[in-house]
Amino acid sequence: MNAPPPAARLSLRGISKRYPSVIANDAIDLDIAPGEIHAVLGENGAGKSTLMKIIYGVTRPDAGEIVWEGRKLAISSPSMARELGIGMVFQHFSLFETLTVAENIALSIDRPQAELHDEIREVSTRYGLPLDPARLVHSLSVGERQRVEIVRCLLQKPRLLIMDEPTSVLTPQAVQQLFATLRRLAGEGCSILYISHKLDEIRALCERATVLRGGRVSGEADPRLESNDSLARMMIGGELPACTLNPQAPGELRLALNGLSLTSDDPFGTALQDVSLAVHGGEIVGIAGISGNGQQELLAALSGEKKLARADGLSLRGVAAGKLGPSARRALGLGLGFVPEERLGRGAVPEMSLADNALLTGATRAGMLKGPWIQRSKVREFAREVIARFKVKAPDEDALAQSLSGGNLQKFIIGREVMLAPEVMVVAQPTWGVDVGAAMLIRNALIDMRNRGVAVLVISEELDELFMICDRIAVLADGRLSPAIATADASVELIGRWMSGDFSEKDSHVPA
Ligand SMILES: Nc1ncnc2c1ncn2[C@@H]1O[C@H](COP(=O)(O)OP(=O)(O)OP(=O)(O)O)[C@@H](O)[C@H]1O
Repeated sequence: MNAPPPAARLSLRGISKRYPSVIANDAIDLDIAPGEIHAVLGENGAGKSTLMKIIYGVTRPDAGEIVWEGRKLAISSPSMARELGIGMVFQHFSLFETLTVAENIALSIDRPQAELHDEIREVSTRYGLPLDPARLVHSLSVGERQRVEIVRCLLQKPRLLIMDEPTSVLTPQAVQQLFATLRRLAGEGCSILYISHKLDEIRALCERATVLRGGRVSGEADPRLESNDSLARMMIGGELPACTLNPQAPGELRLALNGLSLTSDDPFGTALQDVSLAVHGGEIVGIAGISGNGQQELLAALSGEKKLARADGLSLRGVAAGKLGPSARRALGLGLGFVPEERLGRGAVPEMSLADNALLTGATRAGMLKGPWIQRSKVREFAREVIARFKVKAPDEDALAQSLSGGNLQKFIIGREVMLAPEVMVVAQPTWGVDVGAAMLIRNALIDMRNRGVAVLVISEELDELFMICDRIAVLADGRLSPAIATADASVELIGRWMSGDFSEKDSHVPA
């Protein structure tokens, strides 16, 4: 006799949620069985986070039914969700830097510290997520911080774990480790809802996928039987745009780092050692490498947030700019466009409208000022153009930044810098958090800038991306920069070896 199919752990029926300008979820049905790893995918703004927040009790649906383990109920708060056995790991961590791992976990789990220490050790070892409960959070890498969040969930023995883009900040090794943990959890019967824009990962990890488009379910699939292209088609309802980099001769030197050495302000940061690099107009140079190898320090030096000991450590269009801060660089009109890694907080102010956010970095350019006066109409027009060109899903330029979905705000911030038409553009992790279609749009915008003669420097952890858009690639490993070689001469294997810090190979035929 065949065993009956397992009853759904969670069933959603007709879940709807309307915001003033958009129906974020429109009659969504979704079932997830015990032990199932289920992907939720869709374009930026398709309604994924809204749906997860409804399941976790952060947001109340306007209509629809939630059936949890056979019981129809309303999940009115995250604490109720946790009591039911639902855990959620958010994209943005909510840990206190000055507290230890155990103290942070104790904030949401009511248990004596000593007991908690033992339990954290036990659970983290069992699931292959090693953690020292006594470590202060500020000394942890991003991957370790995420472990804290996961272990915090695991201590509550969840029967459904929701993960919202968990791998955007993880190294490839950490991703493999996370997947092993998730498979093990699923093997023990825990259901997992997994949101990601990384189609390869979805195909490797998940056995079912629900695709959302414009707030509705547009399809279901077994991602293991699909290709990246077919999944992308289900998401965007058409073909994925391609991008091509036609060869062109580089122009004049625009950005130069000359033997830059720099200590880190962060006690756990990485000092830069003798970094030299030249970026010319009309080329895209990529810096590969895993975050934590000096990327933050390099970005701080490029933006002017960290001033250099020597003015000529960094030059922009021939001007020694190492001792200038960000506003001095702007005032001198050095033509630097800059997109930081931490876009929320540094790149945009959530409580302000998109128009006001455009004004933040655009004030002195794009004709937004007339003498000391802000030209409101110009600001709004500029913000409208960014929204249109970068297909930002927002009702209009008055929308508050915080009302946008994560990926749409990313598109707006990158679009704003691109449209300010800089002569040198530095962008970190250009496609973090954006969907596959938007990623191609952003890559094409960067290629378009390069074709128009802009010097573009891209810092990215995604090798595929760098191979797609860069004329030359260098690797930042442990604070040292490899030579920048022509992408045509680079291979994934070589770049991988360079990431370990050994730049000896192939050095000989590479121009200094
Ligand atoms: N608090 C809010 N106020 C107004 N609109 C909102 C709010 N939260 C979400 N929305 C809107 O609901 C829609 C769905 O957003 P949601 O965050 O669920 O998308 P998503 O699929 O998770 O996108 P992403 O991949 O970019 O994270 C978007 O159009 C968004 O602007």
